[in-house]
Amino acid sequence: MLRGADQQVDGVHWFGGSYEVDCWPEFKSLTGDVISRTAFGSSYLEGRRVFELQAELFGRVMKCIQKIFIPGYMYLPTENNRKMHQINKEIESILRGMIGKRMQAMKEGESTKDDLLGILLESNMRHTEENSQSSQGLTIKDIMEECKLFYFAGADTTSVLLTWTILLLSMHPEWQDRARKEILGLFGENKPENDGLSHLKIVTMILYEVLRLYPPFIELKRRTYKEMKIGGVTYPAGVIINLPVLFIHHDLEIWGSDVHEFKPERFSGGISKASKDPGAFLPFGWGPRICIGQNFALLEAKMALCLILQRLEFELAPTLKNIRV
Ligand code: HEM
Repeated sequence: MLRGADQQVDGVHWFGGSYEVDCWPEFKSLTGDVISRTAFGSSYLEGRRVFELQAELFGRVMKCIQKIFIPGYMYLPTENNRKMHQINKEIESILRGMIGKRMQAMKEGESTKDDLLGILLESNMRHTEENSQSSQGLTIKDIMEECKLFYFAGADTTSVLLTWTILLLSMHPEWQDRARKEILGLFGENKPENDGLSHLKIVTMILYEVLRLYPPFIELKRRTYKEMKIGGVTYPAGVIINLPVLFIHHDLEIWGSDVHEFKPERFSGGISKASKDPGAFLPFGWGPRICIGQNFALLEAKMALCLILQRLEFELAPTLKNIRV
C-alpha cells in the first residue's frame, strides 16, 4: 500500500492519497527497462521485445521441467515445443538484425560505445584485428548469447531484491523512516546523483540484509574439473557441487541466534564484521565467476529506493497484514 502527500518533486506534481500496488510486476518492468536501455541504448525497444520473448520462453521451459522427464520429449512437435522453437527463432532474428545494423554503423565510422552491445562489438572487432592469426574473438552467436544472458542475470534478480526490500520496509517502518531520513538528508527532494548514492549507509545496510535473508540466487553450482579434495572428501572429476547460499545465509552458527530476523544493523561495520565468517555473505557469488553486475545492481536498487522513499510511504496491503516471512 503506497501513501503519498500532495507534493511537487522535480517539477512533477504528485497527488496525495493511498493506493494499493502490486510491486512485483512494477519492478520487473522497471528492471527490464533499465537493462534494455543499458544493453541496447537506442535500439532499446527492440531489446525490450527480445526480453519479453525471453521471459515467455523461460516460463515455458519451467513448465516443461516440472513435468516427468522423458528423454527426447523436448524434440517432439508438441504445441509447447513448437511455440518455444518459434520464440527462439524470433529472438535470434531480432538480435541478428540489431547486431547487423550496429556492425554496419561501426564500419561506417559511427561510434556505438554508449551501450553494452556497442562496447561488446567494438572490443570484439579490435580483438579480432589485433589477434587475427591466433584468435577469432566472439562469433555472432556468442554475442547473441551474451545479450540474452544479461537479461536473465540482470533483470529478475534486481526486481526480486527491490520487491523483498519494499516488503521488509513495510513490515519494519522504523527502518523505512531511517532510510527516508538519510535520503532526504543527502539529496532533499532533488534527483540523486551517482556519486551521492555511494554515501548511503543505512540504505546499503538494508539492501545487504535483504540480500542475506532472501538472496535472488539461492544456490550456486560448480563442477569439479579434476579430482580434488574439499572439506576432507575427495571428489573425482565431473561431480556437480551445490553451494546452498540460502542455507549459508541462514546458518545460526555463522550469523548468531537472531539469524532469521531482519536486522540491518548487523552490517553497520561492513560485510566483513557482519558475521563470524566474512566469506559467508554470497548473494553475488564468489571467485572468478562473481557477478559482474553487482555494482550496477546496487546502484540501480539505491536509485529506485531513493526515488520511492522521497515521494511515498508504504505499508502492507490489508490482504497481506498477517503475512509471516
Ligand atoms: C541483485 C541483483 C543481482 C544478484 C543477486 C546477482 C547474482 C549473481 C550471482 C550469484 C552470479 C554468479 C553465478 C555463479 O557464480 O554461478 C551472477 C553472475 C552474473 N551476473 Fe549477476 N546478479 C545481480 C544483478 C546483475 C545485473 C544487474 C547484471 C547485469 C547488468 C548481472 C550480470 C551478471 C552476469 C553477466 C553474470 C555471469 C558472470 C560470469 O559467468 O562470469 N547481474 N550474478
